[in-house]
Amino acid sequence: MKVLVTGASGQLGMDMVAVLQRKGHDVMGCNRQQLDITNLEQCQQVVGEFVPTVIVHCAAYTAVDAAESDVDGAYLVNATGSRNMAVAAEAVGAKLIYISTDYVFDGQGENPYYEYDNTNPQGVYGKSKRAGEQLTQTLCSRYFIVRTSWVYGLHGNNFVKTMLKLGQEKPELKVVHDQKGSPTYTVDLAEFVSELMRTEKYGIYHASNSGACTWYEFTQEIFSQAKQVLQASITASLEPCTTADFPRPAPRPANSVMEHMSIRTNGFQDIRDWREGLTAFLQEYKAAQSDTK
Ligand SMILES: NC(=O)C1=CN([C@@H]2O[C@H](COP(=O)(O)OP(=O)(O)OC[C@H]3O[C@@H](n4cnc5c(N)ncnc54)[C@H](O)[C@@H]3O)[C@@H](O)[C@H]2O)C=CC1
Repeated sequence: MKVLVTGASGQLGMDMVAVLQRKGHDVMGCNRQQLDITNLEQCQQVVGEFVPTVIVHCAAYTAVDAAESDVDGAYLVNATGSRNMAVAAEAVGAKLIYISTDYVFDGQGENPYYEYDNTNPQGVYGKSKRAGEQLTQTLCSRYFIVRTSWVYGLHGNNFVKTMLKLGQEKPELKVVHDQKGSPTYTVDLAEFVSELMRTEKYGIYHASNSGACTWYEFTQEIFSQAKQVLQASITASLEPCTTADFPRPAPRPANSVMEHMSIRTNGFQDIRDWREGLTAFLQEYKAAQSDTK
């Protein structure tokens, strides 16, 4: 298949391109210089020339805290930019996979969120991503909305890499224990997207690694696996703390666990448990470290 990936130099975009290429697809990965999604004419031109069967739209304004004081900037990329991709996709009849977020929910509920539950984003980032979802749904007939959460991979900065570093440097670490969600390994998400895009099973999907934990529990597991897989010398002792201990400009959902109902009801294999995803990531991380030595 001919697949165009936006945001191809981002954390998810890089692994999306790699996984799709490995599966034999003809992939055009576009970074911001090659395709600025806020420029409608450029979107139409690039998509019109390549004529992809599928567009995997990973580009986004992802600076959650900065978005609170840069409302226009966040909406320009996440809403208007996504509108542009939807218009360009529709013009060539391409399927559009819009990568979205758990931040479309307020996180106040006790239970995991279903795909068709009411959204209620609290911060600018979540609101702008929800606007991107709505524009995608309105303007593109062949759409998949894929909401994911707590993403990490080999490329770029993320929670796992930060904890690996701090765990080996600090004597003690406080980590939030009152926010729960599902960590997601980029490669596992890309594998799922590669299955989804072959089908015409359009709609909204929640796609993270299976299972859930708090950030504190996630860190416990990172440290435990890092000792085994990386033979890392973890010096930090861990202490649970609350969200209130680390005030941030943007609100975080306390519960961002999502049901994978669409995955189940459409006959897809569920994405493996988050602990198994973490092991696979650490093995990839270890291999990448020994390559650079
Ligand atoms: N990182 C996370 O924990 C989560 C991410 N997501 C979503 O996953 C997707 C991928 O996120 P990441 O790879 O983690 O983020 P990232 O910040 O690493 O990558 C986003 C990419 O978009 C590009 N971009 C920004 N403005 C652009 C523009 N005007 N034109 C073209 N490209 C532009 C950036 O250059 C960057 O390479 C995003 O849609 C994000 O909202 C959803 C839930 C959690």
